[in-house]
Amino acid sequence: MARVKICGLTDPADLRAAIEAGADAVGIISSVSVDTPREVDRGTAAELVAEVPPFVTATLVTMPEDADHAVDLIRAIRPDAIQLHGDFSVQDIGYIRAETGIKVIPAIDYTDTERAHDLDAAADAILVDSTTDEGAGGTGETHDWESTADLAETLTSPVILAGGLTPDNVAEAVRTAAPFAVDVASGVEREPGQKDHTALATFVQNAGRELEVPV
Ligand SMILES: O=C(O)c1ccccc1NCC(=O)[C@H](O)[C@H](O)COP(=O)(O)O
Repeated sequence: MARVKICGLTDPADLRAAIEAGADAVGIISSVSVDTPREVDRGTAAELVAEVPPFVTATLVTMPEDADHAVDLIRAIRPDAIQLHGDFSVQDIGYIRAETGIKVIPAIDYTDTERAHDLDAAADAILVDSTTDEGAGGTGETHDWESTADLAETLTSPVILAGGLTPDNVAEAVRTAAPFAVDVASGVEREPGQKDHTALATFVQNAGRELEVPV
C-alpha cells in the first residue's frame, strides 16, 4: 500500500476534500521561483497548515533561496515537513533539520540518481519527480517507473513517486515502482490550482487504500 500526498492545495475547501478522501499528507506550495497556479503566499500557507488535523502531514513545498530562507519559512508557516526543490546539499538538509526539528524531503529529478545517493543518508525521504530545468515540479509528466523502482531498491530513504500521476495511472505506478508514497498535483485538478474532489477520492482509492482491512 502506498501512502498518498495531495499537493498544491490553495484553499480550505480543497484541503478538507483531500483530508476527507484519506490523504496521508497534503502539500502547500509557497515561495517558489517559478510561475505556478498552485502557489500561495506565506500567510495563506500558514492558515492552511493550521487547518491540517493530527495524523496528516502538512508539507511545505518550496524553492527557497538558501537554507536560512527555508528555516525562516518553516518558522512562519509551521509545517510538519518541508519538500525542498533546488540544489540543496547534505549540509543544508542537516542544518534545516537541526534548526527546526522537522522532516526534510529533497525533490530530485528521476534522472539524477547520483544526487539521490548523495542525499540518501541526510534525507528523511526523497521525492523522485519529473522536474523542469529549474527543479520545479507540477509538470504533469510521467517518467520511467521501472527506473524509479530500481533506484528505490538502492536507497535507504523512503521514496515518494511523483510526476504525471492521475486516478487512471496511479495503481499501475504503485505496482511498478512500489514506492513508499505517491504524490499528485495537476492530475487531480478541475482547473489550474483548483482540485476536482471526485478525482481526489478516486486517486486515493486507486493508490491502494481500498485494500486496507475492512472494519
Ligand atoms: O506543482 C507545482 O506547480 C510546483 C511548482 C514548484 C515546485 C514544486 C511544485 N510541485 C511539487 C509537487 O510535489 C507535485 O505534486 C509533484 O511535482 C507532481 O506534480 P504533477 O506532475 O502535477 O502531479
